[in-house]
Amino acid sequence: MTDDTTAPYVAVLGGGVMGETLLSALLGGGWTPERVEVTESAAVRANELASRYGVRTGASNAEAAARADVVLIAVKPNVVGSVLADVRDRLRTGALVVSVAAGLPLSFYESRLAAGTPVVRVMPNTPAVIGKGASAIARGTATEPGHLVLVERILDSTGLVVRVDEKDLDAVTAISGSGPAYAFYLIDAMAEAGVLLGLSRDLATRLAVATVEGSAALAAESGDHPVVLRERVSSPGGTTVAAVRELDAHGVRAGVVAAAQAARDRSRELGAAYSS
Ligand SMILES: NC(=O)C1=CN([C@@H]2O[C@H](COP(=O)(O)OP(=O)(O)OC[C@H]3O[C@@H](n4cnc5c(N)ncnc54)[C@H](O)[C@@H]3O)[C@@H](O)[C@H]2O)C=CC1
Ligand SMILES: O=C(O)[C@@H]1CCC=N1
Repeated sequence: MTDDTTAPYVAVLGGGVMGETLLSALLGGGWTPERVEVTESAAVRANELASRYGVRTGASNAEAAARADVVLIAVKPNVVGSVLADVRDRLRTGALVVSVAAGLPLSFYESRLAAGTPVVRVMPNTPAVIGKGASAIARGTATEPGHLVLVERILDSTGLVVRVDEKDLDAVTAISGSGPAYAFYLIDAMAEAGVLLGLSRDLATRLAVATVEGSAALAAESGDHPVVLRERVSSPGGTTVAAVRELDAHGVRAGVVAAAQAARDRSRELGAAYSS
């Protein structure tokens, strides 16, 4: 928990899905609404965030950056360049720049900001909004250990936070950044299957959600290998081995691997496309 009066002032630039997630993480981690502001180019969305969280949302990127100890960039990768142009001459000496944008390398930021600006990349995910997220952070060339500690403090209420080298961030994006979508895809498919088998949609969805939630919790709490946990469900000659044989026959495992590779490749593409 952060002491309100000493909390660094944070400007979140971009109030979309991830900007709101980070905002709620900050407020959940002890920041008061007076120590956080959000810039958001869509006026309706800016007003929505202001009324929901009681934070200031009307300033320009440059104005917000000028009073911030931490500038947290949460716009789409194709907009990051223009946001950096907005803020580069307004950043306070020593201000930390943190970005959640997929793909864009630290060198993209460092080459566009004053020499020596500390930059940290974060790859969070949406379950952060309920404190069940998984985030990886990677440091830039001018960051001190204290900067990583500060980012960890900002992310404290979001769930798991791990430090990685930047070279691993495309893979992290493919597994935990995009990963919630794979889990929701599975939940949706299980619920749909339940409806096909005659359950009501409401019941099928509740069973699917509880099953995925419970399985993830069991894997986390037991520490057992997923294969061991799967074997424990699989009675000899029973229903589960019949089901898993179909998953294999339909290439579900290969599909997950291909999906992650595609996400990794897309992360690289985004970085290359907007770095030029
Ligand atoms: N959604 C997710 O699960 C994750 C997203 N990210 C990253 O977070 C970033 C934002 O993604 P989302 O929140 O999903 O997108 P989003 O489209 O929901 O949010 C972006 C927001 O930025 C606003 N915006 C656009 N131009 C602006 C400007 N010049 N100044 C201020 N605000 C501006 C938009 O109106 C929008 O509300 C991306 O770079 C993405 O790679 C990273 C991890 C997970
Ligand atoms: O889809 C995206 O590009 C972002 C990055 C990871 C999750 N969402």
